[in-house]
Amino acid sequence: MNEGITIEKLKKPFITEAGFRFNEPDVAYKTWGSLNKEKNNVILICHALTGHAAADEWFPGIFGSGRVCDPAKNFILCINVPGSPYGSVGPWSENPDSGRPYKSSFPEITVRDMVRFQQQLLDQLGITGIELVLGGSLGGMQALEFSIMDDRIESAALIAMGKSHSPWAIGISHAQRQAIFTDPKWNNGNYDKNDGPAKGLAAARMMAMITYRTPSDYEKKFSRGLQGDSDQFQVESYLNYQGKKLADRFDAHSYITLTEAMDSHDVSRDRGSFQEVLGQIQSPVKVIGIESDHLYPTHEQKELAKLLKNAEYKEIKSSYGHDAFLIEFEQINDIIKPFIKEKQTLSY
Ligand SMILES: N[C@@H](CCO)C(=O)O
Repeated sequence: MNEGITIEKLKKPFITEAGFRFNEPDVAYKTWGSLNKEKNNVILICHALTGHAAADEWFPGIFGSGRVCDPAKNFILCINVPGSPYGSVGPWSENPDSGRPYKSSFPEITVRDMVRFQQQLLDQLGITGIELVLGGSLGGMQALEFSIMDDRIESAALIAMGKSHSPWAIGISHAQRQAIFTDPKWNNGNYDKNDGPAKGLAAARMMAMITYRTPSDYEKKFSRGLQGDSDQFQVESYLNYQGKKLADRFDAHSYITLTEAMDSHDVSRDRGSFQEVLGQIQSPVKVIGIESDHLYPTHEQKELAKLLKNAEYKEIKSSYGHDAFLIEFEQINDIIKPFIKEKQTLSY
């Protein structure tokens, strides 16, 4: 995962919406291709909850010749969000005031903070234009906020999310956070980095994995089959495996910070009505739903596309559910690629 990742400091202080100040925080990012002279051939990929800057690892099918992200044509960039455990400033970064990790004192981060953090790096790199910003789930929320907050954005592809985080999605996040808090090793956030609430984090991931998939996907994969010679259902073994896998690579503080950031998502907050806010976006947008998504059902993307002035709704046909944005690459390319061409025809 660390291969090709750059970690540098933001040269200006990063101040969150709530007023917390980070002086020169670390920012981790990865790039592919070359920046043109005008510094405007940029495709910006925004990552989801447990993602990281190495987008070629979790979005592999959209990279390459003839695909959305062709490094021979574009300068492609993915920036790790603050609060994540993957290189940008996060709960385990050193608090310069105490010389110790922030842990529970790491501040609230909103989706808008994630955008402003990335804007500071884009400014530092001298980026003048962003041909396309795209992302799924939390990545889509950032891409939508980018379309509102950054006039460098020329087009956007928003996958599997909506205009705000629904009570359904907030409820699911809340239940997951409770699983972490209930693990005695959470200890009010005072745990050692290598001895955290792994069981709580794994349980949170298991709940999440159910919302990322569908009954028919599980039926097809596992049926009521038992795991080997054991009396455990295959689906139980699968969820145990997925839970442990996340607990081994992620962190409970980050999980809480980033799920709360997702809950903050509401483009109308302190701005006016959804109609007013979304009606102001001039750039063309593809809003992409997944027909089997139970977490962010397609009515959310259809509604978003209607509220935007210059948007088209497209649907990924898949039985995988929400995680189809990490699986159905051919359809994602088919939907977004012609859009890039249309846009290029318009701009050049
Ligand atoms: N599966 C994705 C979250 C889906 O929104 C992740 O682990 O980041």
